[in-house]
Amino acid sequence: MLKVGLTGGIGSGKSTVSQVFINLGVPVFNSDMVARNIVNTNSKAIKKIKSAFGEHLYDSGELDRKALAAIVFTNPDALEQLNSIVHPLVGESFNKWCEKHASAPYIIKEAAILFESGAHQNLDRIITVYTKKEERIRRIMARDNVSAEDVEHRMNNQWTDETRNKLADFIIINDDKDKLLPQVMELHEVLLNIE
Ligand SMILES: CC(C)(COP(=O)(O)OP(=O)(O)OC[C@H]1O[C@@H](n2cnc3c(N)ncnc32)[C@H](O)[C@@H]1O)[C@@H](O)C(=O)NCCC(=O)NCCS
Ligand SMILES: Nc1ncnc2c1ncn2[C@@H]1O[C@H](COP(=O)(O)OP(=O)(O)OP(=O)(O)O)[C@@H](O)[C@H]1O
Repeated sequence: MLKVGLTGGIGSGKSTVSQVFINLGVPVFNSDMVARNIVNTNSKAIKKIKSAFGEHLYDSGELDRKALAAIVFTNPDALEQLNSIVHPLVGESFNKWCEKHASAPYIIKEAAILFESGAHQNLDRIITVYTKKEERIRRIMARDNVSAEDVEHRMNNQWTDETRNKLADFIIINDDKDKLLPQVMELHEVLLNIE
């Protein structure tokens, strides 16, 4: 089974592109969603997060994501520590998920930080979604009601578009929603025909 990575910086349109693949019947593993589940349900992860960043983060019974984001996205060491707690568990979950979808012609793993985390090494092809930085900031400010500074802090912890575009096998340009469908359809045919 061919394993394809789908990446792109914050707000590039990964989830929007994933939805098109899902509509085409392709199984998509959403790393952000799985990570979100892990930090609220995996007792080992919760214990480590509490001990690294403070018990108070779980005062409401669920992780205070805003408070943890404020800590890690302005402190690379703290982010590395969080990544080292969450990423191995996301990797395990992905491997199990792949077994369930072994009969699919190909599957997609969607992750914002596919290259940064090294996860691309276990994948056969990588797609990156490219949207200009200024436009990504505008989209996330509108979607999440956050400041440009908040978005930039996350961008500072991600590789640049230039690097992602250089390393990827395929680039989807997402400057116009109407142009996404034809690009994804074309790529779908290519991926179905890879031996
Ligand atoms: C710090 C947390 C709690 C903040 O939660 P929040 O709801 O605000 O953001 P969310 O998880 O929805 O992520 C939104 C976007 O932020 C960026 N982002 C998230 N985690 C990271 C990271 N470790 N490094 C760089 N960018 C990141 C991505 O572009 C992502 O799409 C959360 O992002 C987290 O637990 N991150 C660590 C786990 C991780 O790396 N998840 C992402 C893929 S596995
Ligand atoms: N071509 C487009 N034109 C206008 N808005 C778009 C376009 N593509 C995506 N959007 C919007 O931009 C926002 C970000 O898109 P999306 O959630 O797909 O990005 P993402 O890369 O998955 O983001 P994140 O990194 O935060 O998970 C969404 O509100 C989405 O509806």
